[in-house]
Amino acid sequence: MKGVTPQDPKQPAGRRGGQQAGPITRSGRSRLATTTDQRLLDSRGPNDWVHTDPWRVLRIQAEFVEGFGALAELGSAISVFGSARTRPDHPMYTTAQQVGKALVEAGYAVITGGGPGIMEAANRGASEADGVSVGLGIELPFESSLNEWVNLGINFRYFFARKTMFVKYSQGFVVMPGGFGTFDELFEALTLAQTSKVTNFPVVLFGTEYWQGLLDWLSGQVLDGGYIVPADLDRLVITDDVEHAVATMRAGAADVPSRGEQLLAEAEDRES
Ligand SMILES: C/C(=C\CNc1ncnc2c1ncn2[C@@H]1O[C@H](COP(=O)(O)O)[C@@H](O)[C@H]1O)CO
Repeated sequence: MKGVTPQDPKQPAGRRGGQQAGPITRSGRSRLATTTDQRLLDSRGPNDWVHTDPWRVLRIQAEFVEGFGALAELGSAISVFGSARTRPDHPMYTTAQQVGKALVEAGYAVITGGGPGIMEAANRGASEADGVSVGLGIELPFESSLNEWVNLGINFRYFFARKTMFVKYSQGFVVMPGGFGTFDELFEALTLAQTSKVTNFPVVLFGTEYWQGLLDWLSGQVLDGGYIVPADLDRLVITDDVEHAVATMRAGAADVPSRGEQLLAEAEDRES
């Protein structure tokens, strides 16, 4: 080939120049028959390695990279959780829609699991109010896709990567009536707060009729048994009022700078 000096394998490595493979130089008998990108592009060969844990670790890493990349500029946001099964004709669907809208009007992006039911309703309210409507979807054994009201969507393979995004990018949770998935999200937030992994993190239980029983059990059986302390219940606010829910988010997240304040602080840092 023009411009390429033929290699003489009898010459010492230093004189005849080595074969570069990333940071590694190979020559003589250590030369490889193919280059790294030849091996990458050659799709033949066994493919069971895609089912191995080291490969999964890279996929998990990619989910964090994609999630952090997509959400880094989001600014103030609140996550709304609740049942995937609430139908559009249910009163709680309409209320969740109002919650989404009110959060946008208060300056927040709205984050949900991107699915149907309460998630769809909150995304719908946010989107109709011209706000940022985030859906953090999850791959499930049965077919599911992001609801049509999501305007910033990410689909996750791994629940734990997705759960990190909810907590990292929202300043509080509004928890509407739901089942196991909703309980999981609620109790994760409460555990992270109890162990001081998150601070200034308000949690609203929306729907007194639905949640009062749980709150009574927590402040009776669980507290009396010494399984939690009174302070563990401090951040839980129960309400039926959309404005109260939003005001609770505002009050709880008061110490968190808005995106505008963050940008201002970053600009000041650069100038100093
Ligand atoms: C059950 C059905 C679809 C499920 N699709 C989901 N898509 C996205 N997120 C989901 C889904 N199901 C549960 N979640 C998460 O858990 C919470 C709701 O769970 P619950 O058990 O229904 O309370 C929700 O906040 C999501 O983050 C078909 O209808």
